[in-house]
Amino acid sequence: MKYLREALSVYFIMGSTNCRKNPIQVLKEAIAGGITLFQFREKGEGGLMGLEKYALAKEFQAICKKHQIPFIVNDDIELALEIEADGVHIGQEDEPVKTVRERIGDKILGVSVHTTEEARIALRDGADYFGIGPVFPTKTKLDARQSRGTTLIQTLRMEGYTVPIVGIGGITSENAASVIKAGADGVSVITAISQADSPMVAASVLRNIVEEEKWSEQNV
Ligand SMILES: Cc1ncc(COP(=O)(O)OP(=O)(O)O)c(N)n1
Ligand SMILES: Cc1nc(C(=O)O)sc1CCOP(=O)(O)O
Ligand SMILES: [Mg+2]
Repeated sequence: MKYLREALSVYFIMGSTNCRKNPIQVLKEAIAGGITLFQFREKGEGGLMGLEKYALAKEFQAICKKHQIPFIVNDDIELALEIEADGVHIGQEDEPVKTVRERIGDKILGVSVHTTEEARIALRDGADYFGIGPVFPTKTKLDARQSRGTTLIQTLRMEGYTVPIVGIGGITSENAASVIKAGADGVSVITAISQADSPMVAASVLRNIVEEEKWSEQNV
């Protein structure tokens, strides 16, 4: 994808269990506020399965398509292929990067990395972007690792990695700028948008922060 770096700016992730309001409404508001990429992450206790999961994925995908927001599926390669999603995101505990790349062809492939060695291997095996986290403590992902700030993002940039990167985990409007300053191309959030009183305002605030920080970096 030609504009992946820009598309990563405000990367909203959500499943049906992440919202207080109707998830369809939350996604529409988030799009109105200016999210640039969406990941369907339906997992954990109470998460939909089977046909219900499929139906929600299709509904989310149709909304994203209407607004030209790329639609990424978390973990579930079968689903991504079946509905012709724009891409998938996988972690170190999921199917190997190499196999997933072979299965999805030129769809977007995001990979979670936690060390420079994982980064080297993910890039070699076909990752298009890295998700790095948790940058800050998060309650959303129960099996998340210890939060380690922006250290790995900075290290990879210092080592010359130019691959698109998003920070994830506990990111809010208070700390988003520090993630971009560290070298990320965007911020990936669940709670900051899905639990906001106004997902539209929350998305818009994050978008402004990220764009401003990227713009000021280009002009130093
Ligand atoms: C953008 C982004 N970054 C990281 C993750 C986490 O992926 P993973 O480690 O596979 O954990 P789960 O999300 O599957 O619980 C992500 N989903 N998106
Ligand atoms: C899905 C996910 N992955 C993480 C990682 O560290 O890889 S942290 C996380 C949860 C992010 O949710 P919130 O914005 O609510 O903190
Ligand atoms: Mg995963």
